[in-house]
This record gives sequence, structure tokens and C-alpha cells, in this order.
Amino acid sequence: MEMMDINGDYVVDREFQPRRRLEFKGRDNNIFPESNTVDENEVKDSEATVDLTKKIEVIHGEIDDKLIPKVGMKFQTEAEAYDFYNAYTYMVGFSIGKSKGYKEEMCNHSSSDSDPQEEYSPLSVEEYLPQPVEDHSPSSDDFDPQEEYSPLSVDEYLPQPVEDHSPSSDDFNPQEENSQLPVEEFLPPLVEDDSPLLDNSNPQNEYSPMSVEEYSPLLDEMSIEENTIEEYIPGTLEDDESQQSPRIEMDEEYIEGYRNFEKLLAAFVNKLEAKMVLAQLGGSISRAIQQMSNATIIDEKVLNECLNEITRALLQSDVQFKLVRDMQTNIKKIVNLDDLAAGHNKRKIIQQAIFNELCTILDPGKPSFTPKKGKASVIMFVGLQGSGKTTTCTKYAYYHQKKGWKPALVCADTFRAGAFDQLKQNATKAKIPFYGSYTESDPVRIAVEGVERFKQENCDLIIVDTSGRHKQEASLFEEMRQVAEATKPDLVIFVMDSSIGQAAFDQAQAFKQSVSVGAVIITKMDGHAKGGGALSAVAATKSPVIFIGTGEHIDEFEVFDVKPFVSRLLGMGDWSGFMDKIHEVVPMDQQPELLQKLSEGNFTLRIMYEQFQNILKMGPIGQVFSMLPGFSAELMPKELDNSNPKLMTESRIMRIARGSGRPPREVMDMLEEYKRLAKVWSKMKGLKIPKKGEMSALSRNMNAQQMSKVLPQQMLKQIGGMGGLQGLMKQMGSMGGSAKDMMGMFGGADK
Ligand SMILES: Nc1nc2c(ncn2[C@@H]2O[C@H](COP(=O)(O)OP(=O)(O)OP(=O)(O)O)[C@@H](O)[C@H]2O)c(=O)[nH]1
Repeated sequence: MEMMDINGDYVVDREFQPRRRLEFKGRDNNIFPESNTVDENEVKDSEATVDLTKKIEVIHGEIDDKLIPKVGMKFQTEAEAYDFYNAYTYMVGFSIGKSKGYKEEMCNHSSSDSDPQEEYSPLSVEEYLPQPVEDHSPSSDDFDPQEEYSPLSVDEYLPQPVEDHSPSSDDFNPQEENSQLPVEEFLPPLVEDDSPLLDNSNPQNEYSPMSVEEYSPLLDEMSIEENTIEEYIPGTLEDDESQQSPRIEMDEEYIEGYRNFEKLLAAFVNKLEAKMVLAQLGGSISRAIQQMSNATIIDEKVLNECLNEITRALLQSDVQFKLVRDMQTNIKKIVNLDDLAAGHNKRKIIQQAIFNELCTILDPGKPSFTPKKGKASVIMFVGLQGSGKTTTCTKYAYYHQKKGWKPALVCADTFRAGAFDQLKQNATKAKIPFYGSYTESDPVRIAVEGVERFKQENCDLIIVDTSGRHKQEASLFEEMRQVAEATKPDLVIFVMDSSIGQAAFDQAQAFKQSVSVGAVIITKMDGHAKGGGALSAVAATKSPVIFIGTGEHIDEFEVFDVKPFVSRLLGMGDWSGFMDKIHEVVPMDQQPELLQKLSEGNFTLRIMYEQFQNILKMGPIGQVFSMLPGFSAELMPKELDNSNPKLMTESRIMRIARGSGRPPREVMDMLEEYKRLAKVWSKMKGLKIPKKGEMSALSRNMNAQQMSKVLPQQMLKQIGGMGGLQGLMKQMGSMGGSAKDMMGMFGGADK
């Protein structure tokens, strides 16, 4: 969190809310000048701040000076800082965004001729969301797609059309590579959201943010047992209340209420963001499996249709064509329908084959070098420019430091100006020793000196960051080889951006050919990329993925395990991971209360909100909720499509959306997710609550019967039905039954 300075204070600077990159700025001016000054003594209102204050005053009358951010403003806690931030964005959002431009607003106080499109953008979604990740796709200027990735053109390697599900296309054969269809025809159409709710061009609705009365009961009273969603929505406000009020009431209650709801939505948006990568792929694959399961008889035709769908999904996610083709061939070999004896569960066999194949792609079969605590190991990081190496080096060091290692960072990137400063800054924040030079231009020399020095200082994890390069830069590759030769790393980690796309395979292979890559770390899994390149990179380097980066923050880094990952991808859920994460994130003192409420079947929206908050502290919420079986909207197309028209009135949703500065679709999605989550948790009713209320004790006290109610059918089947579950519970009992143990059993234990 950039808000935190080295002394542990929370200070306003330009990266106040990094996940949203919402800097303190208005439409046409920066509140804060370029400098990142956070020295309390130098604090003074910048001109721009004063300017903005005035503008807001003109629009809203007098405002509380406390609500204007000033460089250097300090907060005791992160929560306080966020509260302030939320109140502030509320104010700026509605002040600045309400008309075409506040300059005009100030000049003539009339917005009658303003463009309705511009009217309602307190802060645009783009401003809230992280910046797009750098494009390493073949279309980027600096390399030629023809040369870079494939001897075959897209058209050449695409299999025959799969759009066509008519009987004639049943026996899709990946070997037939000469289809002339453009790639668009091969891929499923994009689903467009044509919800009328998204039409926010009605100037009538300009200022009607949701009031505290509206959502407060919503938070407190929502309980899936007693009420239906429709009943939760308090009837205090009639639809005609959507009439605009000319000004925003700035009373404290409103601000308090607004920021709560805003936080809730922010949490939800984070969840969606984090789910983006591979979620589409996972959704398509599980839909294909689901469709196959719906068929009465599973024959060659049904199997081919299912495989076609999966092929299409994988190609669409940028998985290398050859891998996809091999996977399909392998599955067909394994699933020989004719050979399957009658009575065999064909679906299960096919599903298992798909699961195994995806695991095989991701698991090269040999573990990477594992450093040993107390013994100096040199770990060298390599990768493309901007792939996130420097950030990942620090995350890797920090991860190990928390586990009692003594890591150190060496900056051997003499190529990019500012690389050393970046590493230094990161290392200082994480309190990790670092080595580098502003003057030395030979990376080999710096690397050797740094490694030597930290060996003498008894560091056990010496991490060498190298400069970014791509496969056409022969001299940089030679330099990388020399650094490796001189420092003799125990492990070379290839850092790859998940959005790299089809280039992944060739780039990864080029690195592998120059230095002996032993492991892969995939970054930016929180981005909006397709992410299939990750699978290709593993295949190219024949090295396992050991971690994934899920955000810019130093904590947003996770151990990668193949089986739980693929299981999640296929929508089978990673229940164990979820329990473990909950155990981690719910503060001990809140656990008994939470369990009590859940056991009473009393899951309210407030609980969800509070848990979102807990989880948010740990990193992107999607990491957690995508672990919950059946939670992913992507994987539940039926329920998703079955939106309840009575859920909320349009105007109410619009009001909430405006009140929170979010698109109406997100509000609807949030309520849908709530409903679904509430259903899952309502099954906890009657659960025996452990005295001390530890979350880990939950699993000990859950009997198989109760557990089977909680687990989705799909998952239960996977475990082996009630019998399998009972065995598992027994085993768990004998092992102490902690969530960690459970995790191990599912193959997801921490390394
Ligand atoms: N969202 C997100 N951003 C990340 C992640 N990892 C790194 N980044 C961001 O990616 C950008 C590039 O990261 P760097 O660490 O500077 O990349 P690099 O590979 O060292 O760059 P070069 O030295 O130029 O090759 C930075 O803005 C990082 O904050 C991640 O897991 N998620």
C-alpha cells in the first residue's frame, strides 16, 4: 500500500488507492503536484487543492475542510485513511463529475446544454480500475508476429469450424488444419450486455444517490432464511423518489452510509477483476462438460462436441495450438468410447481425462529446485521487459522473509534507467537488504559483487534481478547468459506476464535456450488478460509454475499448485483453500460470532460486507471467492441467466449505482452474488459450534452429514460421495482436522 511510509504512518500521496489508480485529481488538474512529498513539515495546501476546494464550494456551498486531502496528511490506521478517501471521492465524484465540466458549471451555473453522456461520470469506471497491462501481444510494434510465434498463420492452424454444431461437424478433427475461416468465426461471440439498466443517459436521474435509509436496513435485515431478496428492499422510498434532488446532502450520516456501500461494491469489483484471468476459459470448459453431462447418451458425437468447445476455449485464451491439438488427441485416445465397458461412468472418465490433461500441461513432472533455509542459494530472475520481474523479486523475497529466511536483493539491471531506484524503493519498504550501483554499467560485475557480499553476510536467499529483454535482443541475451555463468544461480526463474498471449511459448523457449530456466512465475493474474499463455510457457520451459502474482502489492503473491488451480478452473471448487483462507482472514475475535451467526442460518448482507472487508485486507477477494465451489458466476450460466426481474426496481438499482459511482450491472451482480453466497452459507444452519469458535475447529466439528450439505454435489461426487467423505472426515479427525490438513489432502498445502 503506497499510503504507508517507512515509519508506518498512512500518508496521502499520489498513489492513495493503488488498486484503482485513483489519484487525487480532478478532470483537468491534479490536486497534487508531481512531487510525492510526504514530509509533515513541508505540508501546505497546494494551489490546486485550494482551487478545487473553491470549485467544490461553488457547487455545493461550504464544505468541511477536513474532507480536503492535503499532501502529507497523516492517518493513524489504514482504515481511517480509507474512510477519508471514500468520503473524499464521494465529494469529488459528485462535484466534478456532475456536469460537462466544472469550469462551465462555475461560469454560468447552467448545465442545460451539457451532454448527457458526460453528465453522470462522477469518476469513470476506467479511472477506478487498474491501468491496462502492457500489451505483449503479437500486435505490439516491437516484434513481428510472423517471425515471433508461429511458422503457421492463424488460419493455417485452426481446426475446422466449430461454430457449426450440425451433425456434419461432429467429427471435428484437429489434424485438419487448413480451414480458411478467420479466427473470429472460430471463437464464440462476445456476450453483449444490452440491459436497459445500463442506459444511464437520463438526465432526470442526475443527483439521486442512495440514501442511508435505503441501504442501512439492507445491510442489517437481509437474511436469506426469513426474507426473499424482494422483501429486503425497504419500501420506504417509492420509485418517484428517483426524482433528482438538486444538491447532495453532506450530512455525516450520508457520508458514513455512502462509504460503507461504496466499500462493499469496491470489494465486489475487486473480486470480479481478480476473476477475469482464465475465468472465461474455466467457464467455457465447464459449460462444455456440463452440456455433455446433460446429454442422455454419450457417444462419439457428444464427445466431439465437448472437445470442440474446449479446443475453442483454449485457443481463445491464447494457449498454443500444438498444445491444444495434443491435448485433444490424448483425450480421444484415453476416452475410447467403444472400449468402455457398459456401466462405466463415461462422463466421469471424460471429465477426469480433461482434468488430467490440463494438469499435465501445467505440471512438467519434475519439481523445481527448492532452496534450503540457512544455506545460501542464488536465485536469478529473468523475463521480458515489464513482465514484473523487479516487483516479483521483492514479493519472492518478502514471502520468504515472513517465513524466517534471510533474503537479499541484487539489482543487475543496468539497462533500464530507474531500475535500481525501483528495486531500492521496494526493498526499503520491505526492509530487505539490497545491492546495486548508479555508476557501474556492467551487470555481471554488480551481480558477482552483490552475491559475494550477501554470501558473506550469511543471507540464505540471494535474489538477482536482471534487465528485461525479448528474444530478438541477442546482445541482452548474451549478457543474461554471462550473468548466469558468473553467479552460478541455483535456480533461474522466468517471470511471465499472464497477458502475453500467443507469444508466450516462443519467448519462454528463447529464455530457456540461453539460461537454464528452472521455474516460472506468472504475474498479473489479476489483470484482464486471457492468461492461456501461462500454460504454453510451462510447456516451453518444461518447468513448473511456482508462484503467481495477483496484484501490485507486495502481498499479492500466491504459491501455485496445479491440481487446486485446474480444479478451480473447471469449477470443481477448492473448498479446502477457501476454508484455509477464511481461517487466515477472519480475525480470531470475530470467529465465534461469525460461526454463531452462520449456524443460526443468519447470513446477512452485513456479514458479507464485513467478511469482504476482512478478505480485502488479504488481497484480491477473487482469490478467495473463486475457491468457493459453485461461487463463480462464470461457472453457473443457468443461474446467472435466470435473473429475477422482481429483484429490484430499475430506478432503485440506478440510484444505488449512482450513489456508489458504479454501473448498474455491478449492483445487480453484487446482489446476485449475495443471494448465491447466502444460499451456500444457509446450509451451515444447525452446525455444531466449537466452544472456542476457531475456524479451524469448524472442520473438526462438522460431521459428514453436515459437510455433505455444504459441499456442492459436483464436489461431493469428486470426493467419492458420502462414503468417500466419511473416510475423509475420519482421516481428518486423526490428523487434527485443521484446515491446513484438509488443504493438504486436496493437494493445495502451502509449500
Ligand atoms: N496488477 C499487477 N501488476 C503487477 C504485477 N506484478 C508486477 N506488476 C506491475 O507491472 C509493472 C512492471 O513491473 P516491474 O517489476 O517494473 O517489471 P520489470 O519486469 O522489472 O520491468 P523491466 O525491468 O523493464 O523489465 C509495474 O507497474 C508493477 O507494479 C501483478 O502481479 N499484478
